[in-house]
Amino acid sequence: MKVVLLGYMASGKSTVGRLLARQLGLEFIDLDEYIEEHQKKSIKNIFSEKGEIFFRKLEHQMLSEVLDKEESIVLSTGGGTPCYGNNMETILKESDLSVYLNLSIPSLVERLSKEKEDRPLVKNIGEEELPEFIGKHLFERRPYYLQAKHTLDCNGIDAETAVEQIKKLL
Ligand SMILES: Nc1ncnc2c1ncn2[C@@H]1O[C@H](COP(=O)(O)OP(=O)(O)OP(=O)(O)O)[C@@H](O)[C@H]1O
Ligand SMILES: O=C(O)C1=C[C@@H](O)[C@@H](O)[C@H](O)C1
Ligand SMILES: [Mg+2]
Repeated sequence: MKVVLLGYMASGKSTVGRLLARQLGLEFIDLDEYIEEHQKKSIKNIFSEKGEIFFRKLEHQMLSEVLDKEESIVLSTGGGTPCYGNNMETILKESDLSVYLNLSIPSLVERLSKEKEDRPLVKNIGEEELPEFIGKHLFERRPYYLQAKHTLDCNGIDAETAVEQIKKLL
């Protein structure tokens, strides 16, 4: 059994994924953490020292590696994972369930304005520019996210409720 969570930065993939895996008794893999362990470096430092293209190639390679495993897993992807190369195709082919955690722009702005520091793509975006940046970025990315088998509306629900909803899809 392979469950894959996807969605924009700060939509809750890591939080919900960890909780879901614990409740299902499955191994949890967070693709960002997996990459950090492989490189022995934070995502922030990978971006600043090696650049985004290096990161995207590594992300592509690590995604295939993780989905190739025999074991049942819950995989939380990075915010950009489905949007590069044939990653979304791989996710659809290799997973039993894929869920897009959908959150409104205002909610994403609220969460990201508090947690920009470790997220290189938004780190240098000012408070005023954040809604416009996220709006445009989501416009580009949503077509990929929407290819997931299911879309879960995460507005106004806590992580525990999101987990309950995903369990119903299994
Ligand atoms: N359902 C929820 N309700 C309220 N806050 C939440 C919920 N899910 C997650 N959060 C909070 O939102 C923030 C971002 O969550 P998280 O790190 O899980 O997002 P992510 O999708 O993994 O982001 P990234 O793509 O950058 O890795 C955290 O502070 C987390 O505690
Ligand atoms: O949305 C993105 O492109 C990213 C999201 C994070 O999960 C990390 O994978 C990284 O910061 C890039
Ligand atoms: Mg995460």
